[in-house]
Amino acid sequence: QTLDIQRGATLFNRACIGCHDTGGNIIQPGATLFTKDLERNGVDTEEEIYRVTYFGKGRMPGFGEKCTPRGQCTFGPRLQDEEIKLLAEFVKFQADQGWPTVSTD
Ligand code: HEM
Repeated sequence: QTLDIQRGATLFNRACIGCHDTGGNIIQPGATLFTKDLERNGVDTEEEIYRVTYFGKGRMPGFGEKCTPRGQCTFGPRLQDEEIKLLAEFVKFQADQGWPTVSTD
């Protein structure tokens, strides 16, 4: 469990932190990764977090290997399904805790 959170944090720092540093959202301030916003936006379950991360939403690109349509997906490297699962677990866990700092070294 602790190890999965570490792996989730490492992935998050690689793929998500550019827009979601410390659980925020630099592009859309009403769509942070804090529970208050996740609940209001209907993204407060691991399943929904997985879906948004896989297919993207609005101005967020999707990272899934089979993400479509292409214009909604990242132009960079895609993530494996298992990596997106870890990220969904990590984001939910962090939201439940109020986004404490996780050391990844
Ligand atoms: C794999 C890494 C990422 C994860 C796990 C992730 C996760 C999420 C989640 C769970 C939401 C829903 C938040 C809410 O509605 O309160 C969200 C929304 C959003 N994210 Fe990300 N994100 C990632 C990467 C990015 C990146 C790199 C960008 C910027 C290029 C970005 C931009 C956005 C935007 C603009 C929204 C709002 C979408 C909307 O509601 O229309 N995200 N993200």
